[in-house]
Amino acid sequence: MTMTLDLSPSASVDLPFYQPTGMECGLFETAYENGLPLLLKGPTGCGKTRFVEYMAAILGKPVYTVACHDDLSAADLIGRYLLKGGETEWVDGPLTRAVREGAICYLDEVVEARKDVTVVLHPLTDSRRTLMIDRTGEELAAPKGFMLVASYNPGYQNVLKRLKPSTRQRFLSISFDFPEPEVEIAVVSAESGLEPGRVAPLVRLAGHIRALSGMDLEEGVSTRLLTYAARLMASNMSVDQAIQVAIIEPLTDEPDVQQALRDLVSTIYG
Ligand SMILES: Nc1ncnc2c1ncn2[C@@H]1O[C@H](COP(=O)(O)OP(=O)(O)OP(=O)(O)O)[C@@H](O)[C@H]1O
Repeated sequence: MTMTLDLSPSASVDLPFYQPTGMECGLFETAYENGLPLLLKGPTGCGKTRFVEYMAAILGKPVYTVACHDDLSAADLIGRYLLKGGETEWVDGPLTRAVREGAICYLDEVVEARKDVTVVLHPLTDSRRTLMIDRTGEELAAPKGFMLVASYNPGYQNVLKRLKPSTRQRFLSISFDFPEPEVEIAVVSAESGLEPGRVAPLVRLAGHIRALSGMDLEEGVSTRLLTYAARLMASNMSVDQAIQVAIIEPLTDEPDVQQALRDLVSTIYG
């Protein structure tokens, strides 16, 4: 969903919808102005990606987003020689493009990426602000407009997948969490078109689920899943069915836990 805001008398930019939840917008802008990299920590589906897209639009910058996974290598970010019509040709990866263009590069779940990625990120995220491209022998100095943003979910972390202190300590960091109930009601209602009065019990349900402990849930329900449930309800699906497919099934495979969640739904919708 997008909305159009007037940023200055002469400028009108299509902004992704983002409801700020704290000081994050000011922090992002200050980090950008100072050429400092930013790490966003928080659970899945709490608005980190949307926040980066929103800030990029505010600053009028393109954003290159990379969803990191355990096979993602430095070459995937930097680029590689490809065979084209019998000739080999260098093709920039998303990180190199962002550096060349002075754009924002967003590495989602950076902790998943292969170890050689850190080697690339270190000189780019300290005072050198340099991208080394071994294959071409280039050393690119990042221009003022370049910004590196990364995210990771501390909840998923296992011993093998941790950001090393030498990497963490190159980024400013900010913790994200699910928004306060009033903000989350506004967000889910705006995203789904379901009126706030019907979103409120969903957000209450989410609060109870997030507070559950000792149950076999890896993580609490995300704002993203709440918007899915609300969208189904706005399309006239029954509350029980919408919650089953958009909240209960995505959260757990365990029949006992599913039943406990359905019991919770009955107490709220009673
Ligand atoms: N503050 C917010 N303002 C607007 N929308 C929000 C906000 N927080 C969450 N959302 C909604 O939640 C959805 C998921 O957010 P987003 O994709 O940014 O999550 P994320 O934290 O990047 O998750 P992941 O780590 O899994 O990529 C968005 O599509 C949007 O609908």
